[in-house]
Amino acid sequence: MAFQGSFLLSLFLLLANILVLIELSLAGNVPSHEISLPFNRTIFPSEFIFGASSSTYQYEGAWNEDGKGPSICDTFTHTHPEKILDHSNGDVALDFYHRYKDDLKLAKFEGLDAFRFSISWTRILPHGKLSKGINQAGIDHYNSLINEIVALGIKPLATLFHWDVPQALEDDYLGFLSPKIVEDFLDFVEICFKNFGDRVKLWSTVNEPWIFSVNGYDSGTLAPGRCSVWRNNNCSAGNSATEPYIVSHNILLAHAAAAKLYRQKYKPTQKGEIGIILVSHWFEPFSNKPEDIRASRRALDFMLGWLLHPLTYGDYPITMKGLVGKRLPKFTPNESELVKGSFDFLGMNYYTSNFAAHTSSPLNTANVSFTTDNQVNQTTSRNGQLVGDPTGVSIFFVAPRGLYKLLLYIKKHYKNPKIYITECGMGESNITKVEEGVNDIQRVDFYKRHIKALYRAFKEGVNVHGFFAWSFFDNFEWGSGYTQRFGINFIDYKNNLKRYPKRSALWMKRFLLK
Ligand SMILES: N=C(CCCS[C@@H]1CC(=O)N(Cc2ccccc2)C1=O)N[C@@H]1O[C@H](CO[C@@H]2OC[C@@H](O)[C@H](O)[C@H]2O)[C@@H](O)[C@H](O)[C@H]1O
Repeated sequence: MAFQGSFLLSLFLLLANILVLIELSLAGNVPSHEISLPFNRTIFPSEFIFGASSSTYQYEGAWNEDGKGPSICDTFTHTHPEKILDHSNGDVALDFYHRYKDDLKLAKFEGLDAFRFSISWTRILPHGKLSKGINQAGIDHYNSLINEIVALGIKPLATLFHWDVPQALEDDYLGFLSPKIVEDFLDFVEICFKNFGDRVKLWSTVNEPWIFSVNGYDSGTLAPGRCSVWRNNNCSAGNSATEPYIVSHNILLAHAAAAKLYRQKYKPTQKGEIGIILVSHWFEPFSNKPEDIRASRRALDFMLGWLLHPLTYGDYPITMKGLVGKRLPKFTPNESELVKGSFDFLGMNYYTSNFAAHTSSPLNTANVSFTTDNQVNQTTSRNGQLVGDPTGVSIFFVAPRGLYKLLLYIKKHYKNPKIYITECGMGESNITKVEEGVNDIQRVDFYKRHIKALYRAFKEGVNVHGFFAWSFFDNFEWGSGYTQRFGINFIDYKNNLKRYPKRSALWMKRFLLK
């Protein structure tokens, strides 16, 4: 019986391993000989870090507590509730400002190596400017947060700007529309380097300039909500044809100045790394027609290259210069040198892929905007075939192969920079019941498939060093408010913001066992 038992057990284990091997090779498009069994973190180098990401406005709440000044996110949600699907805001959000100690214990329980958060500019400088005074309570808060993270043996990754411009600077000189912001941003980041740099060794200056510039200044769907009148998006002012380019240009200058300050004055003693976080879809040509193949490359130039080309080569992509013309700001020789190479690592956020087909710019030259400049029609289906499995967020489809191809593309065209995947995740919509929300089977599949795709890129020489889920918790999802859930942990908005691990968090915990 014992023999028979052990024989059956061995047979079962053999079959189980074969099944896992088949699943791995099919789901992640990874040749089976490349994946060692079992599929867990040990297939990556031991220094590879796995984490989860958050941001101040989407998590903290306490929007006006302890001396914090208003940001444009506060103003935008208070004055334009109609631009948020459920008319909500981040006044309370997840109350992370008060609950972070217990929340970080959950992160530790779930085995995270690192935790990404952002620092509120107006908690530190309520009026945006150093000359208007430092709020010590803000410094105290982030010292306490960072101490909790480090005490738990978790690495902090701090983002300095996740779209929350001080309202006072928006009032004074229209925020990132003015180069004046570079000096004020420098004052803010230096306070952070000085006070937190002994424990924070991973700094990202800006989260997703693309989203902030396009949604804030072309469509007007994100703070500060500027756009052209013809956009009919209830914008009080703006120019969708010029302002996105001015804002991204000033963001690059502010980022580069901050990187230079850190590298010259703080890095020698603090030994940390500074980077910037970009987002991009992967774009597949809609057809094999040369014009669509060129369109897929243009789409990447307008979403990734807009930022990464100056960061790598000191100037905008040639395709953008040709199509945008005089509306695209120019780098002076000094600015070009300042921006080129101004990062120790690149944070890459990946959510989905699109198909790209050529389309000519609108003949009506009055309705020119960033979005039409690239002459690309982006779709999520081609001849009836979806770009990936649908999710609860209508514009996002599960497309792990796109992550793999995007990383190979960056390796080939942008000098194989050191990369952390700083956001990757999927959302569901309109889930309110806890028992439904925690049973996130598709998110488990999403993370398995994307981590396998990441592994394949890593095995092919992509210089990737970490992976952060978006997001640790369900949170305030900008224009979608609290109707979309991206967390690996559930928030019960109807019961005192109670936290519940989802299946995906428990899968992550198992995957991260060393
Ligand atoms: N999603 C992105 C960029 C994806 C660009 S794809 C597409 C383009 C676009 O304008 N939007 C809407 C949007 C608007 C604002 C923020 C993010 C996304 C897209 O989702 N960024 C990260 O995504 C996370 C998830 O964003 C959600 O994506 C789906 C949207 O429906 C939802 O409003 C947004 O919060 C954010 O919470 C993080 O703060 C942000 O760093």
